[in-house]
Amino acid sequence: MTSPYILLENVNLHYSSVAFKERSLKTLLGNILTGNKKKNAVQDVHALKNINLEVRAGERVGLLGHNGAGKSTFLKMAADLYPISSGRRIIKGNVRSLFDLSLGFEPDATGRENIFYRGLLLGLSPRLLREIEEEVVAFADLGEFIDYPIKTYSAGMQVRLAFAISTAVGGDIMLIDEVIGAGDARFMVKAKKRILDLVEQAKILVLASHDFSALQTICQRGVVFHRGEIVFDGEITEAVKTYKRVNGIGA
Ligand SMILES: Nc1ncnc2c1ncn2[C@@H]1O[C@H](COP(=O)(O)OP(=O)(O)OP(=O)(O)O)[C@@H](O)[C@H]1O
Repeated sequence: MTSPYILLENVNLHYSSVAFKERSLKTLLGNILTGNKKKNAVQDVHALKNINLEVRAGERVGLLGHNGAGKSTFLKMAADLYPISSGRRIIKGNVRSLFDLSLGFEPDATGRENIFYRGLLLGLSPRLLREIEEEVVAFADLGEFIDYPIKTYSAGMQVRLAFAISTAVGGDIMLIDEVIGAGDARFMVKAKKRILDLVEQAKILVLASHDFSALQTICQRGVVFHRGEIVFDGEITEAVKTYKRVNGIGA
């Protein structure tokens, strides 16, 4: 088996304006009433600009950048969720990503049924899902609610279940976007430990975060994004310094 790696050459990614232009009836009526005939000037968003990056087995890479710099887009592109507009993207290895935990629940189905739905979305086989089911149920620790429909859950309970499923199986390449945030204090401690275990097992980690001390503890390499471009790629402490300089933050 070849070692996992990520190779990106001159990658560009645009979000098409067709997908997010305002098309509501209210706006249309508003335009008619106010006589506003101005064409909607919304442009495509050029979210990743000429990205060149190579990540090899054994590397733990932190992504830094201001809000909207392109970190999440980069991770979703690397997970093959978004098509690229141009360039070359080669990803070798089994990718596991931890992004938006709130996505993909079926509200009328029970927690237990949702373990299967989400697991299948994550690419896990029904057989593997049956093997990990009890462990996921135990980690989520929802008591009898596991057999109730998701629509009866609080936000925190949904996060616990989503997290338990999404982190049940690791991969060669882990792509993580600052995930934890909800859940009570006891769950957070468990969740952090579980993420660190996954990171330990992964051969490549790419982690986007605004928490510099976590980045400096976990990663050796740092990549700084600024307005969709990579402006620094090197040692993590240097990356933090560059981020602060580029964004006018005092040391
Ligand atoms: N679904 C989308 N449709 C259109 N534009 C988007 C979409 N998602 C992100 N963008 C735009 O792409 C750019 C990069 O956003 P992205 O979410 O990748 O930033 P980020 O670095 O992850 O920010 P944050 O630190 O706030 O999470 C921004 O200009 C943002 O407005």
